[in-house]
Amino acid sequence: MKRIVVLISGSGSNLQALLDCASAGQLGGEVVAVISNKAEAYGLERARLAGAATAVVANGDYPDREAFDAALMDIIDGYQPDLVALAGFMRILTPGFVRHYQGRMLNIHPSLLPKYQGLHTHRRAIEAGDGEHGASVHFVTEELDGGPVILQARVPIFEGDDEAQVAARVLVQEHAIYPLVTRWFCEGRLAMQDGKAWLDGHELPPQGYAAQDD
Ligand SMILES: Nc1nc2c(c(=O)[nH]1)N[C@@H](CN(C=O)c1ccc(C(=O)N[C@@H](CCC(=O)O)C(=O)O)cc1)CN2
Ligand SMILES: NCC(=O)N[C@@H]1O[C@H](COP(=O)([O-])[O-])[C@@H](O)[C@H]1O
Repeated sequence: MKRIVVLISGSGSNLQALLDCASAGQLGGEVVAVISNKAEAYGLERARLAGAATAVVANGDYPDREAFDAALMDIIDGYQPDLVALAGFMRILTPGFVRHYQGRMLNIHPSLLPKYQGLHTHRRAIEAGDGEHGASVHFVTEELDGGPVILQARVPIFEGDDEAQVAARVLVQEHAIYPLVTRWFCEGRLAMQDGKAWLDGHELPPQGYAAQDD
């Protein structure tokens, strides 16, 4: 059974999707620990209810990014993870941290990468007048939200949508694609090599696979 450590900063609904998939025996791994940089993150309660270990490593307790990342790495490695899953984790990670976990660290990002790397993706898509938006699961690299994309899911943006409506529509898709990609990794089907994502020995296209509607 693969060991998964999940990093969060907030509500943890993507964490919950992973936990639910694991408890149904469908993830191919177990969430052994959930670590947050925010003590008030509700995702920590979700973890406790699911029986996972929890820890808080608050970035405000450290003088700089490197010290925070070193402390975070130390806690993570104590759980001996096969996979580190960022799930609404809101800190930019240093090159040293990323190199340590490269190839075994995933992120769920609320946009159709490479569009809208960074924050406030839904607002930016609405303001740009985009007709569609979505979510991407990618390997984490030093380049912020620039790692090879594995799987994307698309949603429409309707006239008059506000940020909350778009975010909710995207979140539904996030909860579907993140457990799927995590399972692919736990099953040994997914790898990162030469800066590309590979599934079942095949190089994925730049924007990964497109999730199909039900
Ligand atoms: N080196 C990398 N670090 C992180 C990546 C990555 O691909 N490479 N993915 C992000 C996740 N993320 C979007 O998906 C993201 C998280 C945080 C930020 C950001 O600007 N954070 C600010 C603080 C913001 C806040 O506290 O609200 C910061 O760290 O100064 C952008 C994108 C995770 N890290
Ligand atoms: N750049 C990172 C980022 O914006 N991540 C986004 O934060 C939300 C976390 O929700 P959750 O805590 O309920 O999973 C999710 O929409 C996730 O894609």
